[in-house]
Amino acid sequence: MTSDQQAEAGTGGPQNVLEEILAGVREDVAARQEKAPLEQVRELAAAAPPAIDAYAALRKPGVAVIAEVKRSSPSKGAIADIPDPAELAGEYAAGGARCISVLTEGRWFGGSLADLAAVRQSVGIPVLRKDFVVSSYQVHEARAHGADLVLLIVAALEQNVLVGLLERIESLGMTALVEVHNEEEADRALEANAKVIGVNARDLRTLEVDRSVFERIAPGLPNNVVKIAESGVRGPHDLIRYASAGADAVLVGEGLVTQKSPRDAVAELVNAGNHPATPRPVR
Ligand SMILES: O=P(O)(O)OC[C@@H](O)[C@@H](O)c1c[nH]c2ccccc12
Repeated sequence: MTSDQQAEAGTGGPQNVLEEILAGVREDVAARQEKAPLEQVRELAAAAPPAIDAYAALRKPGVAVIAEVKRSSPSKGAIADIPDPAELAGEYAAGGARCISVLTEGRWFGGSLADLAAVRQSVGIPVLRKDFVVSSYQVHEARAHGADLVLLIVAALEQNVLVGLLERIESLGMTALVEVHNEEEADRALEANAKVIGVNARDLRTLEVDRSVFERIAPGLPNNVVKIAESGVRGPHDLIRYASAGADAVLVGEGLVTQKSPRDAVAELVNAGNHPATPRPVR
């Protein structure tokens, strides 16, 4: 049965990939919260060294490269082993990455909070917790494990929840990266007062990649918003295409973790992003 048929049959189960991922995430969060109650994680978050200003880092000149630690994905299955995420993050930083993204979702992406903590220990640049955040518990967890940025996916959140989580992220000194995939979601992100918006070329409901989505949405975003093009960057060519459409940054996973030298692959992108012929975002 297709997901549409399932929806029609009214089985009440997940209607698409995103729904399915979210159902697992909710179970996993509940299980962690059982072991470490909110109060405990809140204290750990409060005791952590302060977050780095990721907004300022992303606003520096040149197209920023956000390099992702990504083992697997719902669309590709296993992508890379990554036995030592801290070492990989060190290579990314040495190659000139502006931020590191760490997937912490376990079931589909093979990530963990331990990966986040390990990466935090190994680099001095901002670190993003890339997950399906649905509760403030996960925001405190992110801070407790050293995150400076937290992803919020508009498609996964009711507007009031989106606003609440964004405020919680900022109240802990972190930056919210608010992910959108269409104009309506972009409007919701702006309404929530997002300062950093990621346009994901991949539709998380169908997993299809369409690189033109960024070109459609980015021109409608105000100049003070940091614009990140997410997914589908295979090399400098894609970075330049996104930069021409106004990208301040690109977020790259598969295109880096599959390279023999992730450091050189990042450096190649960074060089393209700093090249005088590469278009600059208007500010
Ligand atoms: O591997 P890619 O195509 O370079 O994509 C990276 C990143 O954009 C992708 O991992 C991603 C974007 N938004 C997400 C939300 C959840 C999980 C993963 C993602």
